[in-house]
Amino acid sequence: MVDKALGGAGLRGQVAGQTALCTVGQTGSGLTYCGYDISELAEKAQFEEVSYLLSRGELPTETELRDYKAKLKSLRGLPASLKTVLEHIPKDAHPMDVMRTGCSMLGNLETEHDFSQANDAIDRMVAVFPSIICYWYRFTHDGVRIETETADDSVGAHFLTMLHDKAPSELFAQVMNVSLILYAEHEFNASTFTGRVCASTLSDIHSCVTGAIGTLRGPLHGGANEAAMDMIEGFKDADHAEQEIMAMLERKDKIMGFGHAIYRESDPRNVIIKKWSEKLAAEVGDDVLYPVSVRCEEIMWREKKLFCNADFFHASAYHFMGIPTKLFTPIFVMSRVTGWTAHVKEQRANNRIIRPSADYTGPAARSYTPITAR
Ligand SMILES: CC(=O)SCCNC(=O)CCNC(=O)[C@H](O)C(C)(C)COP(=O)(O)OP(=O)(O)OC[C@H]1O[C@@H](n2cnc3c(N)ncnc32)[C@H](O)[C@@H]1OP(=O)(O)O
Ligand SMILES: O=C([O-])CC(=O)C(=O)O
Repeated sequence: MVDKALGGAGLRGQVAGQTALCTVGQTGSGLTYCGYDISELAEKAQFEEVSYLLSRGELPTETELRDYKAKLKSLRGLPASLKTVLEHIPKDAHPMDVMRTGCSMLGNLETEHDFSQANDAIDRMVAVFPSIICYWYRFTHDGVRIETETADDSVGAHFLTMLHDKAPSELFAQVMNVSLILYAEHEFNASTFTGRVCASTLSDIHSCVTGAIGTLRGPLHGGANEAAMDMIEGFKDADHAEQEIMAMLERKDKIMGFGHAIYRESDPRNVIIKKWSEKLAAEVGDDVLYPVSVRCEEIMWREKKLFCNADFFHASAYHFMGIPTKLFTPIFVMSRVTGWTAHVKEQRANNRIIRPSADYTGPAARSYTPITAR
């Protein structure tokens, strides 16, 4: 007999290891990276400080941050053979598949042979992932081979400049910075757990990240920001959104961008990105998408006590900055690579191969039937 409770339980509530990197929902809603509260980081930090914190364990000094940012800036260039691979990926490929292939190809070209050099591989991925996605996107959609070494000082601004061929406004750069901080790390979520399982076999860091990208791609995880955008874009106004959401709930459809496996009251990242989405809506003169999003949030709470997770207001925020919907989840990758790789190092530092057991539910022992007798 299949135990449905076990099969459908998704390991929820089971402690699968230890981490010093992050706490999620310990008070029902909180989130900290290495002890720092997400609200404070999102308000005061640069993404590069958070990235440094996750890879080195402490926030950088002024000099360390300057050197770190200079290092990232020097690592943005794409090897010629990686450009060739990207140019051969079709225009209608999903950008998450491009990220997966890009990361995997990088692992062929710059293989991590020595775990003690992991930070070099990590810095390279943080620096070059925006170049990978923008190079492919602009080549296949606009027919141009972009320059990936821009003057921008931050990962977020670098991404927007390559995408739009011009430096972003201060507001857009600020929102990208906050967004990358919010998405950076989240304990044993599905993609990070994938990365840790891979790390536990003592595989290389690019394999760990490639697997994590594939896991993040799904709409129940990182892909929800794209799926939420597809949904809200179909609503003409807030009243139409209400009608449609009610019908979806009636049909027991999943509403993307709502609910969470761990948080029970709210996702602390939502209030932050929602505020920035509202600012952006005012900046670009939106009077549809933001009110639609707010109405969705109200209905879901009223009807189901389900709250927006990090992905929901990211959809409108990214849209207001002119980012194509299909690039939403790759931005998540550009950020979460910092968390994934910190977990890879943590796993390696105290490793035992991750290998749980399963309850067998198949047929009882039976003898082999010759093929002519079947
Ligand atoms: C950055 C991130 O990855 S955040 C997550 C992004 N994913 C999404 O936004 C996809 C939509 N959300 C979901 O599918 C789920 O809420 C998940 C995958 C995030 C969490 O799944 P679970 O831990 O299984 O959710 P949970 O146990 O809280 O579900 C409780 C009930 O609420 C329902 N529910 C949960 N989320 C939703 C939703 N978004 N829409 C409709 N119903 C939902 C579940 O179906 C379940 O109902 P049931 O008891 O009748 O089966
Ligand atoms: O923790 C989770 O299950 C999903 C999530 O919010 C994240 O990875 O940011």
